[in-house]
Amino acid sequence: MKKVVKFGGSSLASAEQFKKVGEIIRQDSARRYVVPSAPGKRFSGDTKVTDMLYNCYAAAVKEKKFVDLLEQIHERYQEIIDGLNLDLSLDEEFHIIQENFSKKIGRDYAASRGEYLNGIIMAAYLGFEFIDAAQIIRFNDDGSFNDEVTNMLLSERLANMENAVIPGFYGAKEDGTVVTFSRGGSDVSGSLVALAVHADLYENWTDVSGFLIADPRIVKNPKSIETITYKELRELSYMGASVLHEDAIFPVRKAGIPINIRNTNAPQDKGTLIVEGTCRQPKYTITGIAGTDGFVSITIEKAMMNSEIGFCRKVLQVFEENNISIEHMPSGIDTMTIFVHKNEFEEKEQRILAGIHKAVNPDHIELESDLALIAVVGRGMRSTRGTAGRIFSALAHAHINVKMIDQGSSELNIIVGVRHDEFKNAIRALYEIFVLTQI
Ligand SMILES: Nc1ncnc2c1ncn2[C@@H]1O[C@H](COP(=O)(O)OP(=O)(O)O)[C@@H](O)[C@H]1O
Ligand SMILES: N[C@@H](CC(=O)OP(=O)(O)O)C(=O)O
Repeated sequence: MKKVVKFGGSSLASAEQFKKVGEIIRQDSARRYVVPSAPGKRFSGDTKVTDMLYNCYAAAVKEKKFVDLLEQIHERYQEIIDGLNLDLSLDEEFHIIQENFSKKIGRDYAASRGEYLNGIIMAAYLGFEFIDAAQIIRFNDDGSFNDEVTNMLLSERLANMENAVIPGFYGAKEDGTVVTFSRGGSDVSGSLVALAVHADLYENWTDVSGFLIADPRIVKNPKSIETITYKELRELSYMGASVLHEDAIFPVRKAGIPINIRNTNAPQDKGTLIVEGTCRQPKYTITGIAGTDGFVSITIEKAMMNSEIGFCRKVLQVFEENNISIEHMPSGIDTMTIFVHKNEFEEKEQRILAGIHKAVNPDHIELESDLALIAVVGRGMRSTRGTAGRIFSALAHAHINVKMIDQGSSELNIIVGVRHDEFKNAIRALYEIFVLTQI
């Protein structure tokens, strides 16, 4: 039995948390490969080390004083080292980091030091070998990720290794330039290691007892999901359930390795098992609810639009030419609506509107901003009649105006668009009808 264990920043924020992690690893000899994140928040309002590093590097780039900021980061690590009674000094490492910051070596390098240093501490604490991820996680010259070379390097390096600590979040190009994944990317590193060593299980340890039916910052004490399929999870993570990075799913899914989300602060809880397929019926009609805000809708109206061949293509081409991705596209007889991310769309707005006018000469274009999209996801929805009706009635009951509803063709999800200020209430109303009243 071989397990890869990834610990998130919340699990490694202090010496106290490190001790819990040590206990978890020592309890099961199958937990052979450890992927740590950088120290996260110790309390609400605290700053993650990754963010401290970004700020520190930004100061270095502007040629402002950054040494004090770097010293604060050093102190955070020193506190952990002291709390664990380790005979370890990071002085030399910080000296190198300071020199590299002065040389403005790169923002990704700066951020990656969070995981790199935590990995060194973790390896010393566990007595495992430390492997710098820059040697085995490979990015191409254009900055894209190289899965084939990474898998080869990782499997070769780990083949005869009983135990190892591989820091998450970063890798490097062939010339050694450090590159990070996007935020939360240690989950991806863990998944890559699991694939390379043919792990039986990828355990992802965090500060919640598994994937919860809804975001705990919105719904009070949401119930956790026992078993979820990769497909359902993909829908939920894409829509903002941030517990697992969406790119972490592909590598392990391909190899049929299940992921178990566990809680470092409650290791007795079973957490959530993420699997390819299951005969287990979910407890409720829905498996989960997730949402994100910050969308804009562009509604294009034109009489007889449906009979105009190529209409949609011409509109979509305008977005493509402006390099904007489209999230949803519900349509009526004489209207089509396109949902896009506000932050991508805003600065290109006028160019896109002019482009649409030129391409299809519409009767009218209407924009609405500050919209949120909510996904209600569940493999059980396919076999249950009336799910959409229940969504509508729950939202109507809560006096929430539904701007859009879109049922995915897989019948695995229903997406609802609401106004930003009604976003949280909408999620609560949906949780209540599907989970609390359990009808
Ligand atoms: N559906 C959900 N289930 C569980 N946690 C969620 C969900 N949606 C959002 N979260 C948030 O995700 C957090 C865990 O992810 P993250 O902050 O990346 O943890 P870590 O630092 O352990 O990697 C939880 O503390 C919780 O606030
Ligand atoms: N430390 C990085 C990468 C990461 O995955 O962290 P965490 O496991 O704490 O989400 C970040 O903050 O984005």
